[in-house]
Amino acid sequence: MAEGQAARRGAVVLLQEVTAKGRTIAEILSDAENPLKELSPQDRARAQRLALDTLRRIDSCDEVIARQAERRPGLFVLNILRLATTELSLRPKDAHGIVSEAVNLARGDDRSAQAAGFVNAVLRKVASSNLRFEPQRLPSWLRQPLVQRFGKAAVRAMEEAHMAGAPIDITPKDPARAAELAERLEGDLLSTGSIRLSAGAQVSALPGFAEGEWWVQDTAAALPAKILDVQPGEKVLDMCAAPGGKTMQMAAAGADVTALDMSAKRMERLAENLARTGLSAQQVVADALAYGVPNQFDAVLLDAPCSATGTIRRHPELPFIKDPADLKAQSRLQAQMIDQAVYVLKPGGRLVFCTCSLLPEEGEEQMASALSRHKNLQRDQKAVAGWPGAWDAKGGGLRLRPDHMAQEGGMDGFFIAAFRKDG
Ligand SMILES: C[S@@+](CC[C@H](N)C(=O)[O-])C[C@H]1O[C@@H](n2cnc3c(N)ncnc32)[C@H](O)[C@@H]1O
Repeated sequence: MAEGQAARRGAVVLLQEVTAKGRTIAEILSDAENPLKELSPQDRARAQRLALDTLRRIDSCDEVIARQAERRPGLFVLNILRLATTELSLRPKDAHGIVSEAVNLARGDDRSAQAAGFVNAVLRKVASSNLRFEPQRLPSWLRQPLVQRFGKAAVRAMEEAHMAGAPIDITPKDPARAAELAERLEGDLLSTGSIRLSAGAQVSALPGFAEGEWWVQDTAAALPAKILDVQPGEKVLDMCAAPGGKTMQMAAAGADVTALDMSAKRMERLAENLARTGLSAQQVVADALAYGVPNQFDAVLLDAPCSATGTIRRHPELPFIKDPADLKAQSRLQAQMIDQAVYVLKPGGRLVFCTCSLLPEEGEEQMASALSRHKNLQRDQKAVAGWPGAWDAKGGGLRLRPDHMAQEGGMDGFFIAAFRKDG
């Protein structure tokens, strides 16, 4: 098989699973039947990168293909064309090789063998078209509320950030050694305290990974635990904990952490992460809505399940596989979780609520409605002070967006609110 062909085949299989079945890449790869499991680590990484690059441009690819094709191809053939069109847009100088590898790919599968000539003809025309793609527009169910809240220019900037993808950030187990670790890993120490690695790093092979000196965590995702600022010995509940990024931050700070999550499978990953980093926490698999007794915890971190629309840079398939009809139920669950968090907090205790969502109904609106439901709950603006003013959310809390820190490579979208229960 020609160099790169295994990775291309893997990329088309991923695209097929996403577009035919509406599954996320993460779900596909965590399957026992992971379709990339036979590939070398390099080819696996390359297949994923190609699939993600294609998903970030899928609308533009479809437009170009529709202009050049006389008929609409079946989905598998279309995915071969989408992949090759993406590659042509990124590496136009390699057009000859890209077209011939796409034709070979088509020949090698029963679903596309008969269309090999068609693939060749379409891609030759695509290769000579203008392939400078604009950032992909979000679907209207997501774009509309974001434009309403943040304005058109901001949404455009977010779409640009989605197109650019995301770097790898890591959180050091010992924040005091961040500068030294950044140097060792040849990364950049960000003003937030995270270390940003150069693109293409193979994480598990880097110094300090096996020894558990750090873990991968987007810089925005590392902020909620910093804001909760747990102290040694404090009794803390991480209410939706798996796979454990925030549990590890709080355990590393010396708190007595209870890590709770409803998913036993995800809790296995949390246990592995704790074992690798040599940190400890009580691990509970349970429904957060039915866990705990009143006045039990000094602090609660609630990283609630959400639309994950703040992570589109890493998961470009989300906008078109998410069902907006699920949003209402999810936002109701978030409110119930906040109520339960307030219930288990001691008087005077602190709560940080966050979601990796861009949608106000999973962020700003949750904060306002929590304050109106709980008269014994106050905003804790001091806790969220000290970050760039552009991150302040209207009405309190922090609104982090993918177009923030653009010069340094962006950040995931998050909403973070800090509260204190009356003493
Ligand atoms: C955003 S993720 C948490 C990420 C985690 N805090 C971290 O930093 O690694 C949300 C989690 O909520 C969990 N979850 C969803 N519904 C739940 C419930 N009713 N009770 C407990 N956990 C729940 C999911 O299994 C998922 O692991």
